[in-house]
Amino acid sequence: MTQPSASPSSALRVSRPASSLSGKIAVPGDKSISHRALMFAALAKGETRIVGLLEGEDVLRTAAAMRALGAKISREDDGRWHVHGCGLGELQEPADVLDMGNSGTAARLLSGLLASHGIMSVMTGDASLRRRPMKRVMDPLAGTGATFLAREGGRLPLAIQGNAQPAPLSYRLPVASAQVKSAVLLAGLNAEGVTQVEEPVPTRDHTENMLRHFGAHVTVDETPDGGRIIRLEGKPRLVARDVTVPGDPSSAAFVLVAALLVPGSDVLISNVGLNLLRTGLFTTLREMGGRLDILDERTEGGEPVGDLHVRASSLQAVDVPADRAPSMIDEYPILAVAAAYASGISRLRGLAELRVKESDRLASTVALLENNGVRTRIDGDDLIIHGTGGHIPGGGLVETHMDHRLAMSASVLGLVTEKPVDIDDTAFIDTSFPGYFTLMNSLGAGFSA
Ligand SMILES: O=C(O)C1=C[C@@H](OP(=O)(O)O)[C@@H](O)[C@H](O)C1
Ligand SMILES: C=C(OP(=O)(O)O)C(=O)O
Repeated sequence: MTQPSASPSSALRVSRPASSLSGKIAVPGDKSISHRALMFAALAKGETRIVGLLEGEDVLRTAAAMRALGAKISREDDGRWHVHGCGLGELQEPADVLDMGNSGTAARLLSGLLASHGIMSVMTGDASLRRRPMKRVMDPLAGTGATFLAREGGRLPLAIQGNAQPAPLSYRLPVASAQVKSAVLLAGLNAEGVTQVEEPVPTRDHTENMLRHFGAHVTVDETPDGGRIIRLEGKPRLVARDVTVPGDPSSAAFVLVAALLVPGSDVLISNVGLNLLRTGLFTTLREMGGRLDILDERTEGGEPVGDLHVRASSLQAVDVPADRAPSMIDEYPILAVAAAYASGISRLRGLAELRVKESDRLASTVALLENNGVRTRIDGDDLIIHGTGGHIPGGGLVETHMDHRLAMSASVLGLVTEKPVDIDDTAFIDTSFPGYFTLMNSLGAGFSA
């Protein structure tokens, strides 16, 4: 497996396309669901077949890690993945360091499994992941009886001595994070008794849904203040189950915003996941006046999916409430591009979590816009963007800091600026959206590598 890295060949200059974007495409599989499918299949007894798995670098890291822990994982020529699980409590000690590349989800979720098995492991990642906080999972997971040794500030590399008889955890999330919630629930799988997580604001619930699909008993209760309490009965009999992965709404977001902004565009994105805890961007773009219709809404593999019909629209500024952030946490850089193109001043509220993503996304999104002539301001945890009414000067260089979402956002920005936009490194797009440029070019984007 090759790790994406900055190289002159991954730099890109983007200019306005010759024509509008049009056509029908499908985006790759959902990243969150793909990680979980591999992990849960590796814990189940029997053979799981996965259709539509995201074959991006992040998910390939999870596949490699689960193999190193004893699961048998193969890819068939038809694109299906087969996983022979080792069974809950049966993960084997890995012979070498587990390298999770660029993926926070892989590192955080895997920590829960490693802490709750009687094995010693060491996990690392690339320079971006080694900067990201792991204390947020180490703190609750210490309650299992596992021990952790990390670098200063709780950064990778991280050594974990897991506990073969982990204690069940009861934890209230201090930040809205599906990764922390999932790490605690995954540790609870191998613990006797009930593991409980309380989240003040609901976050994506793919772990809860898929654990049920594999046979675990999970309950979810709403709290009076709009939060949720999730309870998992430990030591379930996890049985292999086939999984169908829907298209990733977080990847669809880039195609969607490009089609809204490039004049005259008309695009259909088929088979996109519509889990309500992931669709905050769709709500927001509609509030801005975006012409976005959902067609043929259906349920596939236990998740709601549908086709998105998008037409170029005249967008107005928006005020996005902080409690919407978990349902669109990865979509702020691309929303910021839409807000820069729109008319009026937008305020995106409650973005503290953006500071601990692949890059400091609050700072890198501000730089993306400012370097291309858009006025912005950070007020506490809010981002304020002065929309240009369709006249973004451009002409700037975007530094992507090993962040795939920044690179894709910059590429969409370049489609609508007056002068071309230079992007220092697009290689990390492969972590979540392999084939991005080819797919966008099939709609008429005219990206030249
Ligand atoms: O659970 C998941 O699959 C994810 C949760 C989110 O992270 P946080 O839990 O840190 O908010 C999101 O940013 C990430 O891309 C995927
Ligand atoms: C934050 C992201 O992913 P992760 O935390 O898994 O690195 C993302 O994909 O935008």
